[in-house]
Amino acid sequence: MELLKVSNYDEMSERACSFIIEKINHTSLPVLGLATGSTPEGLYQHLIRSYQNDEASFNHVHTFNLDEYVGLPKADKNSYDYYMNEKLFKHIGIPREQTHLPNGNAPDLKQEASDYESLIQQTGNVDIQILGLGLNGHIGFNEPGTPFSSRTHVVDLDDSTREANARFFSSINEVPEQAITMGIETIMESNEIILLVSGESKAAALARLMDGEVSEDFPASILNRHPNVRIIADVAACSSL
Ligand SMILES: O=P(O)(O)OC[C@H]1O[C@](O)(CO)[C@@H](O)[C@@H]1O
Repeated sequence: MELLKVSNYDEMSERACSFIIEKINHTSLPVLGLATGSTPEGLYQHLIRSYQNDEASFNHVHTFNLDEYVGLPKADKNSYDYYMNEKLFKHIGIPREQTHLPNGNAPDLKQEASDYESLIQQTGNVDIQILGLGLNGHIGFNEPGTPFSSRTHVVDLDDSTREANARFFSSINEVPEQAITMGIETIMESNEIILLVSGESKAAALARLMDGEVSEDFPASILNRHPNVRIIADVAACSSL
């Protein structure tokens, strides 16, 4: 893993944007793995700016999001479908049929998870997977204890994750109890991973990741075994290293 220490959130976002633009400008059919949450919002703003400045086109790009809540209508402002459309897709001219998220409203969720996994496999490897880091070490919605061999699946969200995400909802009771997420093995098959980490609240999680011990109790620790991981972290997130 390569750690790129930057001064602040904006620099983290800008650096990540440059890596992505470089990739999509030099790949004929690039596949991006995308994340939600607060962390990648700045990256998406930079990507939009690059598109507006004619530095990048997204016509030929395919995307797969890591996860989606179960049971939120797509039009709900907390669904990840809504998030991606509002914060990125509708601003960059990407054909919407080339963007993919798991359907958290599918009648058969297990089947949906398996179909999503198959679609990723058919499209080919994800070229760059963007990840955020959960306070408990989750990546995607793979909570502590998830087998490293997992593929896209339905998960019961940890109370700590529901609490962390309650800030986006009117109360914790509104936060869904389940989600569909790419599995850890699915994520590990990406050619390249960029993990974004910002703020002091993530310092302990980043320190645990960097200490090198690989354990299913801390899902992100598996990244120590991936051959091509770049961590872009700001000074505050690096404060416990
Ligand atoms: O970026 P945040 O909001 O701190 O969240 C960390 C991670 O947790 C999630 O919100 C849940 O998967 C991810 O989308 C994100 O990468």
